[in-house]
Amino acid sequence: MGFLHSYHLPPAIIHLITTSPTLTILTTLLAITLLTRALTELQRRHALTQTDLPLKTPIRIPYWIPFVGSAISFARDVEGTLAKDRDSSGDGLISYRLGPSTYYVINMPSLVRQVFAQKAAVLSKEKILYWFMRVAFGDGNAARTEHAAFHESHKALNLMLKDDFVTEATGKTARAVELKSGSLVTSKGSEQAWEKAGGVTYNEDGSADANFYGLVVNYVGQVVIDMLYGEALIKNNPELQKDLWDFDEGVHHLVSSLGAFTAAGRRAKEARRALVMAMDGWHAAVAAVQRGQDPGPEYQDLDDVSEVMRLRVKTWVDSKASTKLQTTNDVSVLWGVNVNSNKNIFWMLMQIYAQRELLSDIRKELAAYVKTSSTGECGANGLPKLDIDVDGLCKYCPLIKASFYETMRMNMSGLGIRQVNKDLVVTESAEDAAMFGKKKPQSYRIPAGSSLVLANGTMQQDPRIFEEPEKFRPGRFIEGDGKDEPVRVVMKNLHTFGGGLYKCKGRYFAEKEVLIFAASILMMWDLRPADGSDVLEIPAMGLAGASRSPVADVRVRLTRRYS
Ligand code: HEM
Repeated sequence: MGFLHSYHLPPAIIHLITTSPTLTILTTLLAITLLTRALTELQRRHALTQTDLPLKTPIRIPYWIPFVGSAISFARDVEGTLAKDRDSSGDGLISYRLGPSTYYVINMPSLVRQVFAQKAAVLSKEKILYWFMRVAFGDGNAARTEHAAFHESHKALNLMLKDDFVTEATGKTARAVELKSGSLVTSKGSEQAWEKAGGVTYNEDGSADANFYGLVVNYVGQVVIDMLYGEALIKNNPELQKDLWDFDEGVHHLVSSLGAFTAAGRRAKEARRALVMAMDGWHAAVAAVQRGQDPGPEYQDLDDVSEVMRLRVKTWVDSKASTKLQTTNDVSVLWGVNVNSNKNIFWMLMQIYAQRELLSDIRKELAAYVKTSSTGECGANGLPKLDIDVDGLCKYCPLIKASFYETMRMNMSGLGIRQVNKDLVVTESAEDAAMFGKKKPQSYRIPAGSSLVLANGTMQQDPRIFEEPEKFRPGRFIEGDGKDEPVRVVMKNLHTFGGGLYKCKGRYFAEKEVLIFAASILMMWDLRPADGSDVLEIPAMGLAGASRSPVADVRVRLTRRYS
């Protein structure tokens, strides 16, 4: 303690410090906290004055604790924090300190477009993907260490963007839905797997009650998983979808490292283990067939596996990928294929059934393209069959398509994260600057080594970008009056499929898929609350992060429109 004496501190303070080290530590921490807050506030005020500079220092959101930065506010409420700080800055870009890194958050459409236009040498997602594969899918860093094999299999997914895949996948899905939509709910004794998952009970008048979220996501999952992986995958793993949705419920916990401490996290880990085993067995069987060997008794019939999934298996084998890499990646694709489409179909149906006028208008536009079989042919279980004209549905039914976009705008969140590999300057457009009430557009330099975040969910709820964002208004995506200008449905500033190099590879199929499922259910079924009340309440949404689940499922009564 000799050094303290040489600075001639008052004897009382020296006494306190030497007799109470705990108090000293606490006081020092308090001083550091106050100083950090004061310094970061000064930085913010300095940046706020730069309203006339063409190149502005991004506003750094002040924080209290060094090395922690704004992490606590983010853990509490990501979207609330982003929206509050965006509004107090008035800028299209703000920055945060989170742990050892600096994050630049984009809140303006013109800046988003510039991000999507960058090459991988400038902005990439590699490290984020490696991190996500490790924490969410437990790949033990396989994607990082076997990056060549990882990238080859990732490239094989490009096939999903090709016309051949979209036509095959859409056609198969439509044909399956034509037969199965009448069996969304059946009757006691002939329950389908999705009815069990949806807790369906049957009423004397022929209607049935169901947990609608569970029913819809499992029904869509069954059709699409069968279409991509072949029917044998679910047949041999009847719990596959239960595991998939258990994993989905807890994936937030895995990502936030709470996984080991919460029941949802532990359930998600257990489900992930089962999914890995299922994908291992399926892969081994498909690979055996490709080598000309017997796939074993469980997988005798693999003729219905889609081309894209066959190619993925071949790519894994050719690149000598480890089982860990193959299985964890195959689980991630299985999840990605289902998590967004299936949930959006649920939310979209809830919104449309809840608004009678919208429901009636949508049924009118669908009538020519989605109808009961003209030949009187029956579907599964002798129940009515539909004829779906996919081309007509996707081209000439603007209201249902716009309802899909509006559903994604309201339901999806998620942050698009990129690592910055080279310094980058982005510039606000004059239009966006005016929309944010700025005197003039400004540019920002984002330094290499930092991370860039697209605040999609926050932008989708920004009233300057989407007027009255809390209202479900599909019309906001429809352009043209059909007289002077043709009617077009345009996503405008909505980027729920991501963008640039990493844009969703399933997007062409997904758009058609969602319309096929939603249209067929809307035409085949009436829906109201199971308690007999008149108003269908939209359930509250769960945690942010890609597509959300409802906080609690909603019990509905389904009545067949055709028999
Ligand atoms: C409403 C439905 C869907 C939405 C909103 C959606 C959205 C997304 C988003 C936001 C990404 C990440 C993009 C980025 O990082 O910038 C993504 C990636 C991907 N999606 Fe989708 N998706 C949907 C359905 C599907 C379907 C049905 C499939 C497959 C059949 C699919 C296959 C993929 C694949 C393979 C990737 C990885 C792309 C890559 O890393 O290069 N998606 N999707």
